[in-house]
Amino acid sequence: MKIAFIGGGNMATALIGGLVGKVAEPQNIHVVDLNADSLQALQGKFGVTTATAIDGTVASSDVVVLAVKPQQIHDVVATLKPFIGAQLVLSIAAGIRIADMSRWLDGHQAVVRAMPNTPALIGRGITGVAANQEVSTLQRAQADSILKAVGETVWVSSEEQLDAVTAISGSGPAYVFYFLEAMEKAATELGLSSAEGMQLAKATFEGATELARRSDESVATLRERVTSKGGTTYAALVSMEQSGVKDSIVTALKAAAARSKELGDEFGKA
Ligand SMILES: NC(=O)C1=CN([C@@H]2O[C@H](COP(=O)(O)OP(=O)(O)OC[C@H]3O[C@@H](n4cnc5c(N)ncnc54)[C@H](O)[C@@H]3O)[C@@H](O)[C@H]2O)C=CC1
Ligand SMILES: O=C(O)[C@@H]1CCC=N1
Repeated sequence: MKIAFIGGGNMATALIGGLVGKVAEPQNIHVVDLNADSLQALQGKFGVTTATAIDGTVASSDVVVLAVKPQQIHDVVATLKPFIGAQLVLSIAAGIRIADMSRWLDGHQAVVRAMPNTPALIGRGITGVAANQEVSTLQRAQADSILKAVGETVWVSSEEQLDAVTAISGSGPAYVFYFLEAMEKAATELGLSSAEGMQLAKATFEGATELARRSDESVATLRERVTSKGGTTYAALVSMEQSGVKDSIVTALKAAAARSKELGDEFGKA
């Protein structure tokens, strides 16, 4: 498979790291970015080919991955249009809708929209994916193999659900890091070193999520197992409930989903 990336930043780098040598040989991965330093780094690390402008190699690729910021997608797609024939266009930009990208490409272009996350960097990402009618079975499989190179994929039945996916797993790593920061802060205020606090917090997250994954029981049951009546966990959870932590988290994730929708409205109008 020949794959061209437009945008060679954080997410593109993570995807390329998973693809090289597994899904595509480095000489069949082409990266276009305005930043020559980023391109040099990608070329040095992975052996991919690079260019500072969309070129013939993009035109002869099987899949074009759009990995620029949402606000740049319209201009990039406008520049891309003359180079697009039968390729699959795979966008990872937050919010930008398939119908808008398809319209900017004069319609009827096979477009897949995906929402990966940064644990892709270590092959532990999860990506929500949606496709339009023009995407063939082969192209779905191509998109899936690109995204599976860095973790799991979840195909959603309706593209609108990608706003929710963005709120849960796309932005999700940031919430986990935020929680780890809070645990570290508590650890230092309780007399541990910052390093000790972080070690304890990271191992706890890793162990608890792996336990939840492997267990047949609900997370509520697993939580209850930690919580002795009148004990320490109970004291913490009562405090969290009183502060409305769970409701705050739900409200925050709804804000992320709303922002995803808003990005589509804001940058999809053109
Ligand atoms: N960072 C994250 O956790 C996630 C990001 N995304 C989406 O991935 C996309 C890229 O995000 P990041 O990789 O984090 O951003 P980034 O800023 O690291 O990478 C964007 C790259 O695009 C390049 N670029 C800008 N204009 C260009 C143009 N006209 N032609 C070619 N290259 C151009 C920039 O030089 C930069 O290297 C965004 O749309 C974002 O919504 C999706 C899932 C997770
Ligand atoms: O914050 C953002 O807009 C992007 C999309 C999901 C994660 N980062």
